[in-house]
Amino acid sequence: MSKEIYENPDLKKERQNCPFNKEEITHLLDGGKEKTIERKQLENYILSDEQLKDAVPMEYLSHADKYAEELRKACLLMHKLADSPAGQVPTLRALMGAGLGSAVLKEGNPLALHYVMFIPALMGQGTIDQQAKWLEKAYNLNMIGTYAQTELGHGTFLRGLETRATYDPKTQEFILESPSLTAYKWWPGSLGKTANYAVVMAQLYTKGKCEGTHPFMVQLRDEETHEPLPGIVNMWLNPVCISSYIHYGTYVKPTNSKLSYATMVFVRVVVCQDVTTNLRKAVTIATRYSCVRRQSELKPGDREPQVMDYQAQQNKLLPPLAATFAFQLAADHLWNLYHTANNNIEQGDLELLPDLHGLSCALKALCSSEAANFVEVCRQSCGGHGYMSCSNFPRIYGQVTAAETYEGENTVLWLQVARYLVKTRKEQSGGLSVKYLIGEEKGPKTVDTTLEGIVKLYRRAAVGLVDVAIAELDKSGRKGEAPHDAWNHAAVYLIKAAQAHARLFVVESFVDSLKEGKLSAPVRTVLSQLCELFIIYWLLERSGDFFLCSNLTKQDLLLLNSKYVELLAAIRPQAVNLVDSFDLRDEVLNSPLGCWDGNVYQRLFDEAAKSPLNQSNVHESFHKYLKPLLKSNL
Ligand SMILES: CCCCCCCC/C=C\CCC/C=C/C(=O)SCCNC(=O)CCNC(=O)[C@H](O)C(C)(C)COP(=O)(O)OP(=O)(O)OC[C@H]1O[C@@H](n2cnc3c(N)ncnc32)[C@H](O)[C@@H]1OP(=O)(O)O
Ligand SMILES: Cc1cc2nc3c(=O)[nH]c(=O)nc-3n(C[C@H](O)[C@H](O)[C@H](O)COP(=O)(O)OP(=O)(O)OC[C@H]3O[C@@H](n4cnc5c(N)ncnc54)[C@H](O)[C@@H]3O)c2cc1C
Repeated sequence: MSKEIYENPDLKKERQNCPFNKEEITHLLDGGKEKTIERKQLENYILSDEQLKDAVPMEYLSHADKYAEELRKACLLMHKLADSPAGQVPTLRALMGAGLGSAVLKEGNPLALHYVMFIPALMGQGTIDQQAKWLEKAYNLNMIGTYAQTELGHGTFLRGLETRATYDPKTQEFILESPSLTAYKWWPGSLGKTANYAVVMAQLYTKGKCEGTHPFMVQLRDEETHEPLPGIVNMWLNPVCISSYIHYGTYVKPTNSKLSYATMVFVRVVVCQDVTTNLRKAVTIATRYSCVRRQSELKPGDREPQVMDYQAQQNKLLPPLAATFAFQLAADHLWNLYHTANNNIEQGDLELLPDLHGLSCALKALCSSEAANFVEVCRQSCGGHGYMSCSNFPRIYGQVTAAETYEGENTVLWLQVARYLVKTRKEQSGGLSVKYLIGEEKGPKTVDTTLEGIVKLYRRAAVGLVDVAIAELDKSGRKGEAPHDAWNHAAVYLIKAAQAHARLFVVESFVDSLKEGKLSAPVRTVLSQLCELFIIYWLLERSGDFFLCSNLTKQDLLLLNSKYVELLAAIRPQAVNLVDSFDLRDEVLNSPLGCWDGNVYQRLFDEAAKSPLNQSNVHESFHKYLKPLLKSNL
């Protein structure tokens, strides 16, 4: 007789009479029905392998054992790559980030940097000959690489990196050296124990002149013994300059010195998708739990309500739910811009490079910071159980907050965005993605609180805040301040302008995608509600920007607040159906709070029982430490 599948009765009720086709949203997020089929096949192929399951929860292993266990599974995954039903590239993409890969490699993938930065650096910066020599070796895993740029003393300021690569014309070799403790490469993933090669960013010196940071291929460890090569600690020999600019002993400047920064741009683009995947996991866990959890008293004398019925809980969870769609659609737009810009750059056309740099900095900073804040709100919305390690919130939060720092610390990236916006506004040229900055934007006299009207307000705020920042810069200039001091003293305004620009891009992506998308009426309705909720939410959160730069009035704000709470109530009934549409398997969520069946309490109990401390009634430490204390009559 088939085993009755348990489904929490509250979740079961939430799923009844869903007014829209969940699979239509699943296909939208996957990029089409075929992609969904491919993803599900791949998930079955990977998650059905018993060798990829953890014998004990990772949190109970030592540091070294965690590393060994993750490396074992990562290597097994690479073996499975060859026979993957989805093909190599889609499989690699799925295994590297917060999605399928995190279901197997819970502490992180020791081989991630090899695929996410080392190979992209070779593809983007290597000459044809260098790619012929190294790409096949890298793809065949005959070498494991990392991307070694950050040093103990420098991560942000690349022009301040201390590692030197001095070209010796006699031997036609580069001598790499770490001249000081602060020059030690620090942070590169896999550098410690896994990688045997690295793309090393170093200051290139030739004929006594520094030509700036360039990428070098360096062998770190013996390919057989894995022992570090001689002198590897503070002296590297025989590196090779990738995309060598040394021709017959003479340095030939690249068409754009920032092309050597291209690998970072790629990762900033993919990080937007990755943090969105993590946010989807957090929202799914918190939403399902909030419909299982019953607590307190809403109506005196009534049964304890589902906590999702509190408006306060809806206010916590529905904006992040809406954000997952907003960030996904914006990340898709950015990915398309990346491909167009990259194809043009390969043809020597660098026109889109500033736009790509500006937008990738903006979205990486916005999506990572907003996702980190939203993940923490999701954790808090689950009370004490959200604090447990097994809830998966600590791990998701750790992964998303890391993205606020790596690949360009967010503040530094915001300032890069501001530099691009000020230049575009002042020069009234370029600015593919910031057309509103070119030419005069006439702000609406009275505020129109329709969707289109609110988007116009976002545009007013974006252009207005750039103008406020420029006015600050000009004011400092008139006081005789040097440009670098004026820039530093306008930083608060510059960052606000950059953030307003990033929000406008996300809002326009969401609205435009709904206009262009071939959606059924029910799906369009629920996504339009989410879109309106999200853009009003952000406006209310940043109302100061809009008061400063538009004719928004107190009455408008009160009207928008009312609209916001109406939308909370309208979307509440579909919250579980919307997160079900993400189609995130329990293994990917990896949380007893978020399982599809809602069997939360039994799963929490089962997880607790796995703790080594729960394998005996009295831990040995009692006899060693506590009992003597109890007897000591202090
Ligand atoms: C495949 C799917 C899987 C998904 C997996 C995702 C999970 C990810 C897993 C692991 C990855 C994480 C591992 C982390 C790796 C790292 O952290 S690598 C190290 C990252 N480090 C940085 O990002 C350093 C940040 N600092 C900088 O980028 C630069 O120092 C700077 C802040 C940009 C300043 O550089 P610089 O001082 O040289 O330049 P400026 O004087 O400020 O500007 C000069 C002009 O250059 C333009 N510029 C700057 N950068 C770029 C660029 N990247 N591209 C194009 N143009 C650039 C700038 O706009 C100025 O132009 P202007 O003169 O016209 O105004
Ligand atoms: C999980 C993780 C993985 C990583 N993986 C890698 C890797 O694989 N390879 C690699 O090379 N690196 C890696 N890094 C390093 C990462 O790229 C750097 O930490 C990052 O670029 C930030 O640089 P920093 O640490 O020097 O911070 P700092 O720049 O020293 O930041 C400290 C403070 O100074 C502020 N600040 C700095 N410059 C300015 C400015 N111009 N204006 C205003 N404020 C400023 C920052 O905003 C910040 O508040 C990783 C980091 C993490 C956390």
